[in-house]
Amino acid sequence: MYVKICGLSEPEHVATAVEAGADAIGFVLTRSPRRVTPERAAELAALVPGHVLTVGVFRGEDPETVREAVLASGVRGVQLHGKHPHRDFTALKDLGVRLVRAVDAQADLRCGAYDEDLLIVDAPHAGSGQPWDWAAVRGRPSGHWLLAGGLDPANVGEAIAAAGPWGVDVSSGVESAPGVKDSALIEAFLRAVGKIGG
Ligand SMILES: O=C(O)c1ccccc1N[C@@H]1O[C@H](COP(=O)(O)O)[C@@H](O)[C@H]1O
Repeated sequence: MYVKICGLSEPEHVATAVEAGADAIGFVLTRSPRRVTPERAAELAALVPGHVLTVGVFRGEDPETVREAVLASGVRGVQLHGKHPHRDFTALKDLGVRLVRAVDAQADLRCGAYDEDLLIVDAPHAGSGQPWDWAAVRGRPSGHWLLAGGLDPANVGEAIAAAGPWGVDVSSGVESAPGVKDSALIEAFLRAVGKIGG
């Protein structure tokens, strides 16, 4: 199970996620309680070993704005959330980063349909922490796709059983308050998906 922990802003939580086995770490570079500057993302990304993918999260920005933030932060992946057209992905191809398309269940759920490397199927309101009908997408997405939206250490097992994803993505469910990550919850989430024993 591939696991992305999103919305990190403190070195302590980056270290916890890496040590506990996260495959990808997200830095929110768009409007959000979790927003960090590209410069802060660069400081945090420098703490992440090469086998863990660093991802910048965007929603609605034009490709030039995304490009500048990627170059300033050094993230190795770009997550475009919401209704970005295919041409936005095409415009970023030459950056050589992993492209991640994050959409709700109403969208085209074929991974690669927009030339992306990874698909995230999320709740209608991204980053809200609200669970949704995960079972509704069972069997629909194809390829490498992550389930997101309202996951937490207590429900992620049920969510995986319901939707059958290739991986999972979490933000609110590993926080003690909006935008405040909690190391114990990050570890609990990674334990719940089998990344750490015990
Ligand atoms: O986390 C945010 O604040 C955010 C803002 C804008 C776009 C995407 C955002 N997060 C993404 O939302 C899901 C996780 O949601 P949840 O909080 O676990 O319910 C994940 O894909 C994040 O990358």
